[in-house]
Amino acid sequence: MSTAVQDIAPQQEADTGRTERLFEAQRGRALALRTSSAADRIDKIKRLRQAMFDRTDQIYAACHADFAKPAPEVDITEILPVVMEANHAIRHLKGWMKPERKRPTLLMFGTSAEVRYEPRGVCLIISPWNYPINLSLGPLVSAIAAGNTVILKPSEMTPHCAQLMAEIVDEVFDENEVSVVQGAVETSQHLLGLPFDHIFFTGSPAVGKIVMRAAAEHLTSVTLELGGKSPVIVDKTADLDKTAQNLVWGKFANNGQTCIAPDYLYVHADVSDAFVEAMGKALTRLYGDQKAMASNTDYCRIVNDKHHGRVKALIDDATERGARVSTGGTPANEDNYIAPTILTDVDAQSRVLDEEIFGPVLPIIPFTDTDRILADINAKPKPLALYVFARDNEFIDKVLDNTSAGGTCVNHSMVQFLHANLPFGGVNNSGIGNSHGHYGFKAFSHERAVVRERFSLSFLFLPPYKGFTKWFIRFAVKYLN
Ligand SMILES: NC(=O)c1ccc[n+]([C@@H]2O[C@H](COP(=O)([O-])OP(=O)(O)OC[C@H]3O[C@@H](n4cnc5c(N)ncnc54)[C@H](O)[C@@H]3O)[C@@H](O)[C@H]2O)c1
Repeated sequence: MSTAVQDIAPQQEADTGRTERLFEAQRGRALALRTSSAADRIDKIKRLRQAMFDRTDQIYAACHADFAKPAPEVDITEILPVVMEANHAIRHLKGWMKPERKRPTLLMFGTSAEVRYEPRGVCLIISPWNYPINLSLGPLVSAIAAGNTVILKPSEMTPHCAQLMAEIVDEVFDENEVSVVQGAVETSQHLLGLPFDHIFFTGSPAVGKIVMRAAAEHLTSVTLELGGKSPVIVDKTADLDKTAQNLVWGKFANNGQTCIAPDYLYVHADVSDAFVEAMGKALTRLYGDQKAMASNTDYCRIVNDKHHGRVKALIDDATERGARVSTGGTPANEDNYIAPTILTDVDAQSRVLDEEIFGPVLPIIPFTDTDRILADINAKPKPLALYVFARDNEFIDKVLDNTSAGGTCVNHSMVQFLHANLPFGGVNNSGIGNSHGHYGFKAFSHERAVVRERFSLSFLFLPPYKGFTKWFIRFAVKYLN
């Protein structure tokens, strides 16, 4: 076994010949896997889970080498979600795989019917850098549970994690069943040219569109787990200290580089000063004072120079337009550090209110008119997450009834990702389709409708269309449906 901490050279593009050979070999294997048993699939998932346990230290090291992610955060947000996904599938797979019997409608009287969950075939998983292990191996569990073969293309921006996953997959699977293909945009585009049976993509809406266009060429089905700007609404009835604590964790874990991170926040004007103060206190409680934060190993880093520069430019743009830095706002030149930053008095034209922030910056906007902020939210593309903090249930219902989002947490943030019985996915610009648990299994399965003829009345519809037949067809149109 190699160690994950050694320096890894910038990602090379994959050998296209090898990729095509793998794809062809997986096609053959996918046919054989159509009848694989639950026990077979569970065995593979258990081996993957065990490999993660065996290499936990290497996972910590790889995540640290890629973006200084603290080990406990790796446990909660990289390892735990995959282990949960695996355990949930192991527990429920037999039930999920069972054909679902369907009662006949009146018209279909005399038939029996079922939905069979068949593997889609050869699947492509393309993953992002921000939760490199979780968002690669989590969908992989669902794909295996559903009986598919998989080519996994991790992000080139977290090369230590990509290399480690290649080693894990190589150790656990036959490459004709699951393999990792490493590379950057060119590799991804080459893979997208192949006629996969399903593509599961996690990344930005911009690249999601490229993936969907490529999939259209082969009419390949897609699951798109995308991003965008996830709003937060804090009502005047909210418990401000608890709200601040939950938001500081949701916003600044992983350095704000989370698809469902709170992106911008509306707080009722009556409590806005008290809330900003509560946020400052919660930050100090979780990460120490401004000086301590910079060396606090519980606080992760921006993934690379390019993104560091991008987030810094967002802060600069906002402050040049008059925003006040309530806390933070101090990007360091080295180490890709940016202190947790809270901005107030933000001009509506600021880039920070337009682009997905994907970093440790939270603009806070006071409001008095709920209808106005709901209209503002609805004027933007539908978000992946929307968070509402309030004690007033009528307020909460008003927000839920009058907005759309992939998912919502009431009085918390981010934890919707950890609920194995809920679908995880976006809506329109923030995604298409779902992942996690049973929903993940279904994303990687084709729901095949099967009707078996027994003694149906369909012979009564046959021509010649006269007399009783004509009368019966009219009768069926009116009453047998
Ligand atoms: N919905 C979710 O579950 C979820 C989870 C994490 C991140 N995200 C989103 O992902 C984005 C951040 O991740 P990212 O920067 O790695 O995303 P990205 O879209 O830049 O890259 C994702 C993957 O696509 C590949 N890729 C990049 N450009 C490509 C191109 N032109 N053609 C083909 N493939 C290409 C990359 O190599 C990478 O593997 C954010 O928008 C975030 O909200 C969504």
